[in-house]
Amino acid sequence: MPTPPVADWVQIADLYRDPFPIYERLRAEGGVHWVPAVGRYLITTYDAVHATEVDQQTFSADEEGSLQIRAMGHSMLRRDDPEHYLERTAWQPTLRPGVVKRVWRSVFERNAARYLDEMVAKGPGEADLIWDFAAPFAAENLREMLGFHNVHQTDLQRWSQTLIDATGNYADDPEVWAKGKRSFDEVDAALDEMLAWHAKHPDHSLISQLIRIPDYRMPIERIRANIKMTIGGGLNEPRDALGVAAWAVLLHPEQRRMAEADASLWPTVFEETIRWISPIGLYSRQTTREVELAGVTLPEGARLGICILSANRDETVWDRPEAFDVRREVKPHLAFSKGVHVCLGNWAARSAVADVALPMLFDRLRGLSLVPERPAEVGGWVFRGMLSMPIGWDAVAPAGASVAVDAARDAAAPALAPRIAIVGSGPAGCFSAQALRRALPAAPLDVIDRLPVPYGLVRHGVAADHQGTKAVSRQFDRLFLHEGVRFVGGVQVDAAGLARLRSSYDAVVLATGLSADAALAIPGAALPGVVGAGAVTRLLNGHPDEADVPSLGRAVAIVGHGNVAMDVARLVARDAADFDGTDVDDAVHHALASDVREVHLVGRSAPGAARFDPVMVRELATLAGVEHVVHDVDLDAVPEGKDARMDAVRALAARSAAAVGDVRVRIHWWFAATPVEVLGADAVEGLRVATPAGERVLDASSVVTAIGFAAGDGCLVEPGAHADGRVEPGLYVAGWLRRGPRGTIPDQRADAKGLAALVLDDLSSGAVAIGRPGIDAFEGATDFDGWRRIDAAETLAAAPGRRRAKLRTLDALRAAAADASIALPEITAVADAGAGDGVPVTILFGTESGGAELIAEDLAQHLSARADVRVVDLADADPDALDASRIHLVVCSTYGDGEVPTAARPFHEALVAGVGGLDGLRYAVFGMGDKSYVKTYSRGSELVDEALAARGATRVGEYGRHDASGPLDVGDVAREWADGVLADAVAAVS
Ligand SMILES: Cc1cc2nc3c(=O)[nH]c(=O)nc-3n(C[C@H](O)[C@H](O)[C@H](O)COP(=O)(O)O)c2cc1C
Repeated sequence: MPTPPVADWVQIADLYRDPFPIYERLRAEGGVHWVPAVGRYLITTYDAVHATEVDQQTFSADEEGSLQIRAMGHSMLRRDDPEHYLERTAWQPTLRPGVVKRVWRSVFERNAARYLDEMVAKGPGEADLIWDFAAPFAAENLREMLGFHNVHQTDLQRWSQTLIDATGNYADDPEVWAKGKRSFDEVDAALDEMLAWHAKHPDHSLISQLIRIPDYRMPIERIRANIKMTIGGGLNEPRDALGVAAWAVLLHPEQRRMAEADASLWPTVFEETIRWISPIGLYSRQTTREVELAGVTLPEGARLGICILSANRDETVWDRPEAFDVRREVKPHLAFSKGVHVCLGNWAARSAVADVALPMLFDRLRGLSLVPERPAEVGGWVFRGMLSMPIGWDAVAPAGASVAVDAARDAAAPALAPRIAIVGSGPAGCFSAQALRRALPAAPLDVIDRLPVPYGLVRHGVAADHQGTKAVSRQFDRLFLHEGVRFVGGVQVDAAGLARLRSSYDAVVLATGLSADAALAIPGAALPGVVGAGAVTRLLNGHPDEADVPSLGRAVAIVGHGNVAMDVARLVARDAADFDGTDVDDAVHHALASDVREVHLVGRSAPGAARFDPVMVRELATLAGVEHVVHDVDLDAVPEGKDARMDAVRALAARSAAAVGDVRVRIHWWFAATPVEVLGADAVEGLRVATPAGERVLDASSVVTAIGFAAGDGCLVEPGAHADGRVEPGLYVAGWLRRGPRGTIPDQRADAKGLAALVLDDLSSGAVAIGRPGIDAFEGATDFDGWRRIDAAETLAAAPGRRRAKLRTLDALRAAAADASIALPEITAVADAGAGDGVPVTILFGTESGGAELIAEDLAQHLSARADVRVVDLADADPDALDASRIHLVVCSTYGDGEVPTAARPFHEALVAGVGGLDGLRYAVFGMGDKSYVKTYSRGSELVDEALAARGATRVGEYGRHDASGPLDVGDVAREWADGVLADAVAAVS
């Protein structure tokens, strides 16, 4: 491997002024350079930076001769585990998300109101947003969180700046050292005084917390160093994030209007801000051995500058990375770092800036603007932020209304009552209706579907044996039953229909999805016997379009390794007797799959890169009578626990003959295999595939293609052509039509918020006029009561052990919808059915930094009206004392390299050590993780799941997951998951 190239053209002054063009060139030239002006190797690409963050053994934080150690003492930021971990856990309790929410948020609100008033007193044109608001606000918050009751926020500002200056004193300026030393001594003196005070007057602050830790007394010099590090790093991050966010929003009026109209977008503004200009731009690491990184060799002991500002603008990760755009697809940025040093203050910064300061600022200062004659200045590369930001405003709204931005928005919104038609009642259509209802409470909304039944893929796409996922429809029921949204069923909208809707409604949202199976482009793909996975799931779900039921014959080859392929394999291989609690169409299942003995699952990627969710694979591994054969994979290539997908594949192969029982169906797994030709004269006789071991012919009587979805006949717009959701003012797209065939049901909820903001934006800017009449009566349409009759008829007709018997033809659906003799179920019963009434629930949480605990508490509150709920930390739980009369909801994060959180390890170990004893115990799992840990995403929760299952407990409902680096609110996802699980559990026993 070559040594890194030298970038002698890079100068510090240029980096300070504008590092981005320099970083762009460095990334283009490979991403690892020796930069003489800095005396370090600069690491600039996303992948290389990420690789350093997750490997502390090689890329040590404990840098020799570190200036930071000289300036502040040896803090946890310059230590590796286990020492780092010990100190980190001492800091953690004060900064946990639950504590931020319960304790600090009100402090942030008080401080924001105070410094906003002080800034306002300076007057428009005189005030500087950074120095009159952001800096004192951040400093006062930090002072209170630390518990420095003996100093002023200006002391914190001075200490922070001088300690940071000393940390970056590469020029060895004696004056900088002297100022730093003065602050060093001042902090120590103030700290000594406060340590004594807090011993007698404990409160929620960090200093109080440090004195209270039961089993660990941190040596005083470590407390001192870490407090200084917290002062150095904890102030400028929120200050600069707030300043840059305000600047970015003022420079982008359209995005500003969106956030002002919908306060729930401020967190997105915050995340995009710190991706766009990361406040902490660079930190150091040192290699502990010679190592290859991004195609070059770094020597042992190499000093590295990890360029976060650069990684977050990597063009291989983000489109137009230089643009500030809150509507962009969310990808995991590195502004808070990843790995063991992930910013402890991230919850506090998010809350202070995104939940409190930004909404308050824009809500109270009406007409907030930059001052053209005194332009704002931005600078820095180690830390980057606003150097100054003079502002003006037109008027000041009274304090008190300030935090209630939703109320302010709602107060403005009733004036706007556009008529809106949403075409498509699947998840994208219904979530859009939900978001529009919230943003525009007075707007009449019509949701139109070509079928007399609502909910699209929830009814006809989600697998029949995954009823928990289908439970999301219950929240959609509420829209139609209680929130005045009209369901217009049985109306097909073609191009002429769309023109009519456009002239009758002020805004039209197309959410019709992608209904066709993407075609396999190989010879023979048109032979009878080649069917799409979408068609198979529609068939098994009783879709009226699918009249002919083919038999898949004795051997079926499924092309694709995504979750849809896993669904098809499971549905086909599952024994007919094993569908209790589902609404599968038994006759169709029999005709389709009863002859199947061999299934070939053919995917192009290796196991570690396959698209399936490992939990789906593990579910396949539990099917009775199904044997798995994994071909041509070296199962020992990756050690256990390092790659969740590989572990899942290994579990398939390791299944014992006793666990399988009498083999009814054999599933063959083919990885790194590309289909070449479907063989056969008049019908499918085989599938020729290219594998690393050469070409093979798989015996197949049918082929199911599960390689994605495409636009069906009559699609009204080109899918994916309108990425921001707007075709033109007044015409919008949502769901797969907007984003292409990617994203799950919860993703649609996040999209819908953006869509509602876009519509609101067009209405308030006048781009869309209000006043069209809508359409009162659609010819031949059915309504929501019609669906309720269909629902009642289907439920009544259900065979024993089945939830419903779906009506399969349009005529039958229409007849049931119009059948006045069918009594409508009680409205409340429909709205809240299956809410889990009466089933006692224990929520077990396993957490490292408090997120899972917060969600456990949120869930307890959410469920408290319907069930007796207890919340238990896995750290305090005994697996052998779990009460089988209660459902256990396990909410668990992942830590380390795909491990269970530290405090939950004894529980996990005790589970693994025991044998049996948990039969009859029902549990569900919600895994909290971060998808940027590609190989071990949410693995901690899976380990607990596997250990519970191995002891005989039964998992119920869907496997829930939340990706911390994704766009979805964890509370929303968790509540939806819990509702689904409980609905499932109740239905299963009733
Ligand atoms: C040091 C560290 C390691 C992590 N490792 C993983 C991992 O291997 N897989 C994963 O999905 N998430 C990983 N995460 C992300 C966390 O699981 C995620 O942020 C979660 O929301 C934290 O929840 P908690 O606050 O309850 O611990 C890691 C986080 C940290 C700080």
